[in-house]
Amino acid sequence: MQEFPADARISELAKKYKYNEYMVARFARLVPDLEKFLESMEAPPATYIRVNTLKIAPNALLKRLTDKGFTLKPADIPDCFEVTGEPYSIGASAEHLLGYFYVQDKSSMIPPLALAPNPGDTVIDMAASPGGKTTHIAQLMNNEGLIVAIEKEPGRIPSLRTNIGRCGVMNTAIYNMDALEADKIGVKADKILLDAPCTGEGVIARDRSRKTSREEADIQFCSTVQHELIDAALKVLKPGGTLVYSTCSYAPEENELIIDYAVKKYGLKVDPVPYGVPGIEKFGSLTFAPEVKNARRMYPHIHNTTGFFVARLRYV
Ligand SMILES: C[S@@+](CC[C@H](N)C(=O)[O-])C[C@H]1O[C@@H](n2cnc3c(N)ncnc32)[C@H](O)[C@@H]1O
Repeated sequence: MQEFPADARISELAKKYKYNEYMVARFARLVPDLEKFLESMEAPPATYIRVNTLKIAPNALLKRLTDKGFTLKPADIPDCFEVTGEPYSIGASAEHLLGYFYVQDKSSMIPPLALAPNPGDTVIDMAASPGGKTTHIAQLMNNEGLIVAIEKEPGRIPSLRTNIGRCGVMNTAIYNMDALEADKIGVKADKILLDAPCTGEGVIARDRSRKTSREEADIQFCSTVQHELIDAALKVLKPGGTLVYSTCSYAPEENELIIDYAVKKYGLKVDPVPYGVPGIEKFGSLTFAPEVKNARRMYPHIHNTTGFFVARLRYV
């Protein structure tokens, strides 16, 4: 866990935007244009929807929602619209209930796109609930092949099940278990998504309590679990397979350090992802393998979405 001193400017910004000082001191060393970044998180994040192409074509959904008074703007990724005006909450529309779309951050749609599953693949989603990415993967697979969706928390299984049902997903088996034991299922995967549990710094704009509710020790705790989940994933990934790792955290200990570990321990290759800005190469005393910069970061003030990290790894 890298710690940095807070100088007068950091203390002033932490006070102004009501953050724990350590967070701002760390952001100052990794985020471009710090004050714009902090300012951007004072406004609610943009709302995006992903069209569920298992049920409806994008133009047909656009017409239905526009007829009801919603205004939508195509986003710069497939099957995604930004909601720019809503007469009432779009999540309360009949189209949402019918599973025609999923309300989801744009950044959260990048990991399934980076995974690029094929219809006949076997995919393991190691941390699945509430199912935003599971349902996206199912639509990219045209409801074919097999998705093993693992979720550890019993209390988070109902929302996963509801979203899978609402979206008409038919190719997914839910396992309420610890993904650290994924090898006990007896399935080897062509592709794995590890959307890891993390400190969630990237969603501060939606949940302001995260400015002060997380301690430095939480980053260390998450980083340890994330290392263990990478080991668990490598036990069930077929040779030649693809592992996409993602978090909604900015902390390099939860991101580049994990990819660096996967590269050095397992010889995984890091493919470039065509979204976001490159992963960082250095953080305090940490220096990462050169290919780690092929991972991508997303920032609210640059990409108009919540903060995210994604890396596409190949098991050669
Ligand atoms: C970042 S959220 C996943 C979000 C989900 N991928 C989506 O797109 O909707 C992480 C999830 O992992 C679950 N989780 C945490 N540790 C786990 C473990 N060891 N095995 C399986 N699931 C775990 C958490 O309960 C949480 O639901």
